[in-house]
This record gives sequence, C-alpha cells and structure tokens, in this order.
Amino acid sequence: MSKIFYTKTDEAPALATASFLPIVKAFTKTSGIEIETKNISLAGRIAALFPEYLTEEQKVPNDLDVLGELAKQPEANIIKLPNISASIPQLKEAIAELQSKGYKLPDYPDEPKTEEEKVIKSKYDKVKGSAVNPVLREGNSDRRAPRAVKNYAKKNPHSMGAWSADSKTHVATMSHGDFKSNEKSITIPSATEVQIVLKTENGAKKVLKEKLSLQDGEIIDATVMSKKALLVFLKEQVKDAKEKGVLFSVHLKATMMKVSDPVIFGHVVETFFKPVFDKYSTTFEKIGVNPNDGLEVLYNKLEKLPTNEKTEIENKIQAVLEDGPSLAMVNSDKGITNLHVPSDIIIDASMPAMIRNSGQMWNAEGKPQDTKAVIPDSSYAGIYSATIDFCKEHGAFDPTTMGTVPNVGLMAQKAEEYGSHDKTFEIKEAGSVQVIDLNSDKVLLEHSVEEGDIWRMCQVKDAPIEDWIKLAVSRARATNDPAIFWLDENRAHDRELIKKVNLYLPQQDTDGLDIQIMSPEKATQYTLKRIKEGKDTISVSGNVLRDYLTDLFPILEVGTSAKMLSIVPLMNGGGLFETGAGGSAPKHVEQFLEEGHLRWDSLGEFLALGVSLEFYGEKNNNPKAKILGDALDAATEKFLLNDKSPSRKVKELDTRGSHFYLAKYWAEALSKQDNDAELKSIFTKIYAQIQNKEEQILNDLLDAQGSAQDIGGYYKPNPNLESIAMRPSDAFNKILQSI
Ligand SMILES: NC(=O)C1=CN([C@@H]2O[C@H](COP(=O)(O)OP(=O)(O)OC[C@H]3O[C@@H](n4cnc5c(N)ncnc54)[C@H](OP(=O)(O)O)[C@@H]3O)[C@@H](O)[C@H]2O)C=CC1
Ligand SMILES: O=C(O)CCC(=O)C(=O)O
Ligand SMILES: [Mg+2]
Repeated sequence: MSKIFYTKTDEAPALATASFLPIVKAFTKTSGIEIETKNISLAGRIAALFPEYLTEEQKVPNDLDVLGELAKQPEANIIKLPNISASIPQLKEAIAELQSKGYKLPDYPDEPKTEEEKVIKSKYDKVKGSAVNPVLREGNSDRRAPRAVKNYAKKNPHSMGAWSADSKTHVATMSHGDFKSNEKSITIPSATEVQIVLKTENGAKKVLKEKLSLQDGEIIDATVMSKKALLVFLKEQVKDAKEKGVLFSVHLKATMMKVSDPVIFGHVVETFFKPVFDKYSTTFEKIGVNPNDGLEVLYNKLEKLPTNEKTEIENKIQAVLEDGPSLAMVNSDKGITNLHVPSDIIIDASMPAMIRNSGQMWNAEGKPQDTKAVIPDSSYAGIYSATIDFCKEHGAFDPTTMGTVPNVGLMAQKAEEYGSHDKTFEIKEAGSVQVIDLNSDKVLLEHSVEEGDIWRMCQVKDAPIEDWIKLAVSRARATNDPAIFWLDENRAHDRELIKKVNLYLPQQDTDGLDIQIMSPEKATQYTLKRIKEGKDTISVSGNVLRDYLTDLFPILEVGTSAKMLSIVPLMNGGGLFETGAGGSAPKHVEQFLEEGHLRWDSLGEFLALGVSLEFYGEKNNNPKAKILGDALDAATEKFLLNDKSPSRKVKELDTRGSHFYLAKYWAEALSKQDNDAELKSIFTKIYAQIQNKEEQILNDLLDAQGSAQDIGGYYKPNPNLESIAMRPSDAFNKILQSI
C-alpha cells in the first residue's frame, strides 16, 4: 500500500506541523493510510551531506534524494510545506547551530584554498538557495484560490491601503545591459551535448561547464548582466531616490536565483555605501567582509576590530545613511534595513506587500513612505510598474468585489531559471562566453563579457512545455475563464516558447476557449482591468513569473498566499501537493519565541491534504480516503465561514487553536456522512468528546500563550520541546490518542 509523504521543513511551517501532523495521523489511521515524514529542513539537508563528519547518532538519510526519486514514480503522493531556501548568512547560522550541538561539521569556506575546502564548499552550495523545490517539482504548477477562499475574502476583506494618483512610488529597472536586453535563445533541433567556455582576450580557453546534455526540441537561452551597466544604473537610482525624497528599496530573489542575485545584492550594498567600501577596503579584506552577505554580517565582522576602528567605521556607515536617501526598513524597531540580509527582501512577497500598503514601505521612524522599488533586471519588473500605474489611476483594489487570477506555471524538470544555478557564472576575466555544440563544434550562443559580469544559461525541455500547454487548456476548460500566456515576442526566450505554443496548442481541443498570448506588461493591464470588474483570468507563465504572480494576486485578493491551493501534477503520474504559495515566515517564529503566539495560517496545509487524500483514494482504490478528503474539504469550508484562522495578536486564537477547530469540524463532517458506517461511528464519539472538552482545550491553548518559548534551537529545534510547546492541551492530546 502506498503512503502519503509529509515533509518536515523549517521555521513557522515546521512549528505548525508539530501541532497539525498528530491530528492528521490520528484521523487517517482509521482508514489504513500511512503518513511518513521526510525531513527536508535546512539542518537535515546539511547533516545528510556530511556523514563522514558525524557520529552514528547524528547521521541522517538524504530524504531529499529519496523524495526526488519518488517524485518520478507514478505512486508519488507528497505534501510539501515551504522550506528555507538559504542565503549564505542563513546557511552559516544553521551550520553554527549544528556545531554548537556537537555536530563536527566544517565551516563554510568563503574562499576555498585547498582541494578539501573546494569539495566542502561545493557540497554546501548544494544546500544553498532554492535547493529543494527544483528537485521535487517534477511537474508544472497549478495554483489558485478555491471558491471558498475567495468567498471568505469577499465577506471578510483584509486591509487594503488607499492609493493616491500623486504617489511618488515607482519601479526603477535597467534599460540596457541587463539579463532581458542581452538574452539569446535557440531551440535545439536534435539531441546533443554542449560545453560552456570563456575565451579570454589573450586567447586562453577556460571551461566553465564541461558537458551538458540537451534533448530534442529543448529551448536554451543565455544572457549576461553587465556589471558596468548595473553600477551606473544603481548609482543613478541612489541619487534619484535622494532627489525625489522617496525610500530606496531593492527587491531581488537571492534565494531562488542563488548565484546571480546575491552578487547583484552585493553591488547594491557596495554602491549605496561606496564611501565606506572605498575608504576601508583593506580592513574589509582583512576581516573578510563580503558585501553579498549584507549589512548585518558586515556589522558582525566589525566586532573583530579594536573598538576605536570599529566605532570609526560604524560612524562612517551612519554618516552615509544620513547623507543618502532614506533606506526602506525590514524592521524599523530593530533597525534592520533593506540592505541588511539578502533573504529579507524577496521580491515575490515584498512587492505585493508594498502595493497592498498604498505603495509605501516603512522608513527608519516606522512610518510608511513612498518608495523607489529597485528591480535591476527588466525581465519582469514591468508587471509591478504596470500594477503600480494601475493603482495610481484607479485606486486600490477592493477585495470584496475583485476577480481572481489563478496561475499555470512552467517549472517541471528544472525549467527555465530553476535549472540555471550550475550554469551561472560571475566572470573573472574579459572575453567571450560561448555555448559550443560538442558534436559539430558550432558556437550556438555567444556573448562578449567583461570582468564581473554575470552570465547565465537556462534550459527548458520540450515535454514540460507541452505538458504546461495542456494544463493551461484543461484549466481554461474547467473554468471557462480566458487563459493568457504571458510571453513577450520581443524577448528571445519567449519567442522560442511562442513557437511551441503555436505548435502544441492547435493539437488540443480549444473550441470555445479564449486563449491569447500577451507580453507581461499587456497581460498585467488586461488582467487588472478584468480583476477590477470582478472577472477571473488565468495567467499562464514561465517559472519566475509563476513565482511572482502567485504571491502578487493572492496577496491582493485574499490577503496572503497562504490560502492558495497549490498542486503540482507530476509528469509521471504522481501528485505533489504544496501548501499555500508563500514561504516559511521567519517573522512568525520570532513572535512565537517572544510571546508564545504563532500566527501561521495552515489553510494551505488543509487544502493540500484534501487533494492528497482524494488522490490517494483514487490511486489505491480506498474509498475511506476519499471520504476523509471530502470531510476535510467540508471542514475547511466551515473553518473559513466561522473565521477560525489564527489572529495576529497574543492571547487570541493562534495556529494551535485553528488546528483544534479544523479537527472539530473534520470530526463533525465525518460523523455526519453516511457513506462509511465505521468512520461515522468512530468520529461520532470523537466529535462528542471534542465538544465536551472544547472550553477546557481552548483555555489550555490560550494559557500557553503570553510568555517566551524555548524550543531548543532555531534551525534544529528539539523535537520534544517543540512538541510540548505546540501541543499544550492534555485534554486535546488524549482525545487524539484515543482514536
Ligand atoms: N515553497 C517554498 O518552499 C518557499 C520558500 N520560501 C522561503 O521562505 C523564507 C521566507 O521568505 P519570505 O520572502 O520572507 O516570504 P514568506 O512568504 O515566508 O513571508 C512573507 C510574509 O507573508 C505572510 N505569510 C506567508 N505565509 C504565511 C502563512 N502561512 N500564514 C500567515 N502569513 C503568511 C507573513 O506576513 P505577516 O508577517 O504579515 O504575518 C510573512 O511575513 C525564505 O527562506 C524563502 O526562501 C519562500 C517562498 C516559497
Ligand atoms: O524555490 C524557492 O526558493 C522559492 C519558491 C517560491 O517562492 C514559490 O514557489 O513560490
Ligand atoms: Mg513564491
């Protein structure tokens, strides 16, 4: 009998799992369904890579590899919660925590010198950034807000800041020299192998990537971000932000684009603090400051200096801050700026939050202020400027009437930017980068480059593209909504994709469907106009736009991407059910540790489990699984109707209380169904017990709030302490145990 695999991840979702998974296990046990946990947390993934450094007790299997293999099997049924895609500072923190717990792991070598250090760094780089999702996502993405969620938002609208036509907020993006402008793309006519080389100006040939296999009909593209053009652009933006009196704020995806974007982030830090980096370059070299890590690490490194030297540099930084434009803040109370930590300013979550907040970010005084949102690469920046322009013209969106924008995203088999990590290089020497066909010696793609440029190559295989087009048609058919391919005929890669759409779309039954191709800017305008009129429009997009759009629209429509249904129909027949569309919410953990209140909304988990159970029922011919799934869906609807999502404030219902209500409604729905007498009998008793003890359980859960929590770690909490903290009601635990 196959199993359902539930992932143990990090931060808030991992805390939520400590409370929710025991409920799930107790309920599903009744129907012979086995739920197995797989640990893909950052700490777990680190430990799995270095068995040779660990004691027998510390060794763990490589669960990510196991799940990655499983995702290619037809019986796969995986519930995937968000995990940390670690920036270098996070990776180092996790290593340090494991070391402090007796794990004799090597340090992360910033600049590896010996062969051994090179091996260590390359291993750590496998855990860095978006290292999980591309492995598990062996299918394309289907993310949408279920009807019940939209109805909930219409009845309980979230706050939405008003927009004024004279808002000074705007997006600043490059007009030349960036990834978009320099992109070249071709479709491979027949399977081959390629090599990536740098031909330097003095004629030397340096191999950047030894060998890469390409399939028939695969699209490849290559592009380069010019360091010179980037620096000129950034300098202008710092000056312009100061002149316009707006906040300077940069938005990148240093986690998902783990090789390119940290470098771009570093250039922003260095440009903003140029007088500091110019004056103290020797000292910084000595103490190992890397601007890519951000200001927080820089401040920590200053601790290594004698007090007078440290104070002098701190004062200089302060002077630059006072002299330059105001910086947007991630946390004004704690003085954490937009340039402190690269993983704090992730574009998909931060841009919609700004748009929801009248286009304003927080300044150092904790007040909202108009902002210059700097998005260096222009590939997708236009969707945000189009949205901002729309809000300036029409005012804020109204969650009680607005339509919805589901997404069908191309991401299977490391499609597009997801597969670029091992093919992105910061160029060390001027010359030209060539992608050479090893069978014909022909140069397929070529760019001249200068020292410091960032060159990258992406791939997307033919089968995932065809699957994506089919998925788009099936969603259009299921909803009768227009489906728009967000593709730009002025972009090299998109032109190749458009050819495939024109090839594969006519092979589908599209009779009566409205399917169009528009550039991202046009598609944004078209979609926003419809959304305002309460109409729904499917966005069909590439991988990065998928990421952006599945935060942008959910955050505007339903207040958070946590309430999204997120399905990945795996290409080999299995199912990957993701929870929500957001991340691991580090701010939530902070609040939980300080005051014992967790505000993580598990609706995404409820929705994912519902579809996973249904899928399980069909695959394994297990009608009970289907009944459990249907009852869970009914419970989720009641949960929304009764507004039992966690509140943001301490001493009010939190994640644990919300799980209690879900369990109550789930038991109720099972007690009321008549398709399975055994389940009915079990859950009639359970529902009665829950009702009897409701007051006591809710009191237990509230009493547990209001004080600091110790769960024995951040990246690797102690499971017992975590369980004690997340399951504080004996009465509730006993009921679950009795099932
Ligand atoms: N699928 C995946 O594995 C993903 C992983 N990530 C990873 O998550 C981490 C944090 O990323 P970040 O960009 O800060 O984005 P997050 O989505 O984690 O957080 C942004 C904000 O969104 C709100 N939010 C997100 N999820 C929930 C939820 N379930 N319930 C309630 N509110 C929620 C919170 O708002 P508020 O503070 O107002 O409550 C939160 O602070 C990074 O390590 C990133 O790599 C990110 C996206 C997807
Ligand atoms: O893979 C990642 O790092 C982030 C993924 C993400 O944000 C998403 O899928 O929405
Ligand atoms: Mg995202």
